[in-house]
Amino acid sequence: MADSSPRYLLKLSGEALAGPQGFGHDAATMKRIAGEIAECANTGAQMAVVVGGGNIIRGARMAADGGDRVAGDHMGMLGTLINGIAMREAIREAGAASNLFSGFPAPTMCETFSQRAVLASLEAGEVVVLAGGTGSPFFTTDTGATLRAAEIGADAILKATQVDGVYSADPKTDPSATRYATISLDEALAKGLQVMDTAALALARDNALPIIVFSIHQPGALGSVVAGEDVGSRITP
Ligand SMILES: Nc1ncnc2c1ncn2[C@@H]1O[C@H](COP(=O)(O)OP(=O)(O)O)[C@@H](O)[C@H]1O
Ligand SMILES: O=c1ccn([C@@H]2O[C@H](COP(=O)(O)OP(=O)(O)O)[C@@H](O)[C@H]2O)c(=O)[nH]1
Repeated sequence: MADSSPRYLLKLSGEALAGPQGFGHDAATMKRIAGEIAECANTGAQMAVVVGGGNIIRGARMAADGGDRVAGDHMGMLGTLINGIAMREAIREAGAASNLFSGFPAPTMCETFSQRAVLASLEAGEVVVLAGGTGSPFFTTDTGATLRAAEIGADAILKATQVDGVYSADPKTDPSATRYATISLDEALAKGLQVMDTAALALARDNALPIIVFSIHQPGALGSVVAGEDVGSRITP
């Protein structure tokens, strides 16, 4: 069936779910974000959501503390599955159908990712939550999000993050940084801008995937992006 609905890949960091305490899940924050995602889906957009796990554990951090990197990344990916289950439930409670897939097999909890099953779920009007990143260590969920966006033929990657766009330097550490309305993927890579990791930006460039970066803390920003309004920064192919 040909379907002309726009298809978006939303990347939600684990920290976005944590709310003010910075760890675990904040019920009010989860409810707001899930409500905004459900609203986008109920207005006709196809929504796939890749969840991070930084609110639980990051493998690189564990390795920096002397632990085994692969074991740490396995723990990190399991953290994204915890977030994925929580997000699927929150989206259902917000009034949209939702289905969860994992990049590594967890068959008693959810389906394993496959392009075919995810496209069928999107075309049936379900919000697809994608946990488990790429399923392999040494990657991030930003790279996982870009990979899944390419696999499902998303029109754009929506990166909901801590800051309201792409800046000339990290705005959290450089108050003189200026925001770009638009920047090309080539230029973002050449300037080494760290709003997404290099592997994710390179994969987006090689697959001509636009990225829209906006703040997860701004209520309504997701709906505005999906409505085509000029919110955040655009990283263009
Ligand atoms: N040039 C830049 N423009 C915007 N943000 C940047 C830039 N360089 C670094 N950052 C930082 O990147 C962070 C987003 O990257 P990431 O760690 O992937 O976030 P998330 O936890 O949302 O996945 C922002 O919170 C910001 O502090
Ligand atoms: O393909 C992937 C995606 C994630 N991870 C692990 O899962 C953690 C959580 O993901 P991420 O740091 O990307 O979460 P976010 O910053 O988006 O919350 C990472 O630190 C890695 O340890 C991994 O090993 N492979």
